[in-house]
This record gives sequence, structure tokens and C-alpha cells, in this order.
Amino acid sequence: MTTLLPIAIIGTGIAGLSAAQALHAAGHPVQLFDKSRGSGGRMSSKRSDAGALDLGAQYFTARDRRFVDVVQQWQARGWVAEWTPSLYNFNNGQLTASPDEQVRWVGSPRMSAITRAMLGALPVNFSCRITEVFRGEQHWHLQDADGNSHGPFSHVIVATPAPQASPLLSSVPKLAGAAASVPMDPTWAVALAFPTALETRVEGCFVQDSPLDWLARNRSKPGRDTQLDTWVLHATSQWTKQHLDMPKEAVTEHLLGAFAELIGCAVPAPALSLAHRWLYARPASAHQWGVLADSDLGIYACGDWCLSGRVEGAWLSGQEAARRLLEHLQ
Ligand SMILES: Cc1cc2nc3c(=O)[nH]c(=O)nc-3n(C[C@H](O)[C@H](O)[C@H](O)COP(=O)(O)OP(=O)(O)OC[C@H]3O[C@@H](n4cnc5c(N)ncnc54)[C@H](O)[C@@H]3O)c2cc1C
Ligand SMILES: NC(=O)C1=CN([C@@H]2O[C@H](COP(=O)(O)OP(=O)(O)OC[C@H]3O[C@@H](n4cnc5c(N)ncnc54)[C@H](OP(=O)(O)O)[C@@H]3O)[C@@H](O)[C@H]2O)CC=C1
Repeated sequence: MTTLLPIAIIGTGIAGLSAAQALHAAGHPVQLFDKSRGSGGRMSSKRSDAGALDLGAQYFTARDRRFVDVVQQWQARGWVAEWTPSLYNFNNGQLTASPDEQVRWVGSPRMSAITRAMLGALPVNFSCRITEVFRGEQHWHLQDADGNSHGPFSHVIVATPAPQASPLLSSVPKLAGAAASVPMDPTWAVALAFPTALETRVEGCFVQDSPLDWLARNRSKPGRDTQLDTWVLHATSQWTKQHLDMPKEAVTEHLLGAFAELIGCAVPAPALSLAHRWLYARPASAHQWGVLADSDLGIYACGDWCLSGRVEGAWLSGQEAARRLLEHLQ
């Protein structure tokens, strides 16, 4: 059985697009919405004079068979490539090589390439912040921040971070309460570009006992612009919380200082630097919900916070939302 009305999907991160693709493949019309100007959410990339910079998700791993299979398809289509960084660990003031066998994937030529390709020609309203989701006598309707109404829709899938999902689920208090119970931690990200290559072999580093949590040589990822030596630094959730409202220039200065202390080579002034604050970067703890659903009413919530807090979890959660919706239609 097919629905005549489209299914509204709020959020064009990987969870929303995972659900959209599965529903579209099953013959159901979808209509996507995102408050941003493009797709990707936390898997987006920032265009800059130093090329595209992955400020959010750095790479992803695939452990679940279903995700392994889809990543192989993405690889065959050229949407993703394996990233094999020279990995290090910084612990107790020591920088040590930390190679492993883990396969790590990145979007190619930038992280945002994956959701751009998944979106394809699916209908989407960008720069459209949904503020209200409500049910009429039979169907769902959306209200956006500019006062426009959208609908009717047969079903709604909310695919935003938990704190942003909760108000959109207010017509089903049980779902709104579950989403509200998931705190999400922030992450400050800083990108740097140096005119000459830093004299280090480090291409990725897991960091302990520092304001930094992770750093990556962006240009070591496949397909990236290599003219400048580009780096992305992520602060720990703890440091970010303590400095949530610090001006971007000061955040850059602090994290550049921490980077210079640990990287073990001379660090000149960067030719370009930028900072980005991810307010809802990761769920404070993992859940095993898969999806939140009220199938009788036709409303679903998905995203990384319903599973592992990683790219893989977000994709699986979107699949689960689509599966539950299709199951209920039968
Ligand atoms: C700094 C950082 C580093 C990370 N590193 C990794 C990593 O290395 N590996 C890994 O696996 N994962 C990593 N992650 C986590 C990974 O990025 C996420 O798990 C995944 O991208 C979440 O996808 P999602 O679709 O659930 O949510 P999102 O990507 O957040 O998508 C939600 C979308 O909803 C939109 N939206 C929100 N509210 C509204 C509204 N009211 N109306 C319309 N649209 C709305 C947003 O604009 C966004 O596009 C990282 C995340 C961050 C922030
Ligand atoms: N900053 C955020 O907001 C945010 C960061 N996230 C990070 O995303 C990756 C994804 O995790 P995944 O399980 O897919 O990858 P890994 O297996 O590569 O890493 C998992 C953790 O394991 C430790 N690790 C892995 N490899 C090594 C290594 N070669 N040497 C030392 N340590 C390694 C490391 O843990 P610690 O940082 O040392 O505690 C990895 O973190 C992951 O890095 C998340 O932190 C996800 C969501 C938001």
C-alpha cells in the first residue's frame, strides 16, 4: 500500500537521509526540511580559502553488517574513500605512534559529499527551521520560523539532535519526554591552515589530559585540497562546556596553543584559522532505542542519540525509522 501524501522529514543529516532513501526506494514520496543552507548536519564541511574543511565528523567506522554493505556501495560510487592516517596518541605529555587495523572512512572529496549524494533529487526546503509539528484531524502539518505552514503530510520523521527534537515532538508528550531526557555535549572545533607543511608525521591523534580531544591533518584525507597544510582540532566536551561562550578568537588562540605544545615541531602563525561551536555534538550517553515512535499517530524520531552517537548509529537509526513506518503501513 502506498500513501498519497508525502512523509515530512525534518533534518537532512545522515539519519534523515537514511530514512528518506529507504522510504523513497519503497515508493513513498518524502519532503525534507533543514534549517541550514545545505545537507549534512554534523557531517557537513566548511568551504574556505584552504579548501573544504571537515569541522564535524572526522571519519567513521562500520561495524554493523548493514552499514558495512552500504558503505561498500558508497565506495563503489566514489562517495567515500578509506582514510589511512598515520595515527598517534598523546598521553602523559608523550606523543607516540598508535597504529591499528581499524578501517576508517571519509566522504570524498569532503565529508559533506555523502549526504549531498544521498539527497540526490529528493525534494527539500533548506533554510527552513521547523518550529511546530501538529496533527489535524487526520494529517500532520508543520510551521516554520518565518510563519509559513507546510502540509498536509501522512507521517512525520524528526531527525534532529535530541534537544531540538523534543519541542517538535510536543504533540506526543511521551516521545518529547524521552528526547528531553538525552543531554547532548558540545564540542569546539578549530581549523588551521599553514602555508608550509608542519614537520611532523602526525595525521591523526587521540589526545588525553589536554583541552584537546582529537586532531587531524585535514589534507591527509583522500581528495582534499593539498595547497595548504590544513588541520582540524577538537576540544574535549569538558573544556568546551567550561568555555562555551568564549569568543571564537580566544578559543582559537587557546586550542592553537595546546596544539603547539603537543605536536612536537615548530608551529608558525596560521595563514587561516576558524572556529565553530557544535552545541549538540554528541549524546552524553548511548541508548539502544533505535527509534522513538508512535506508529498509530504516525510520528517518529531518529538520530545518532537513539543509538551509538556516531555516524553509523545515525544511519542505522534512520533505517529503523523507515522500517517501523513501512511495517505499520502493511
Ligand atoms: C565535532 C564532531 C566530531 C565528530 N566526530 C565523529 C567521528 O569522527 N566519527 C563518527 O562516527 N561520528 C562523529 N561525530 C558524530 C556524527 O557527526 C553524528 O553522530 C552524526 O552526523 C549525526 O547525524 P544525525 O543525522 O543524527 O544528526 P545531524 O547531523 O545533527 O543532523 C540533524 C539536522 O537537523 C537539522 N535541524 C535541526 N533542527 C531543525 C529544525 N528545527 N528544523 C529544520 N532542521 C533542523 C540540522 O540543521 C541538521 O542538518 C562527530 C560530531 C561532531 C559534532
Ligand atoms: N567530538 C565529538 O563531538 C564527537 C567525536 N566522536 C569521535 O568519533 C570517533 C568515532 O568512534 P569510532 O568508534 O567509530 O572510531 P574509533 O574506533 O577510531 O575510535 C574509538 C575510540 O577508541 C580509541 N582509539 C581508537 N583507535 C585508537 C588508536 N589507534 N590509538 C589510541 N586510541 C584509539 C579512541 O578513544 P580515546 O579518545 O583514546 O578515549 C577513540 O575515540 C571517536 O574518536 C569519537 O571520539 C564521536 C561523536 C562526537
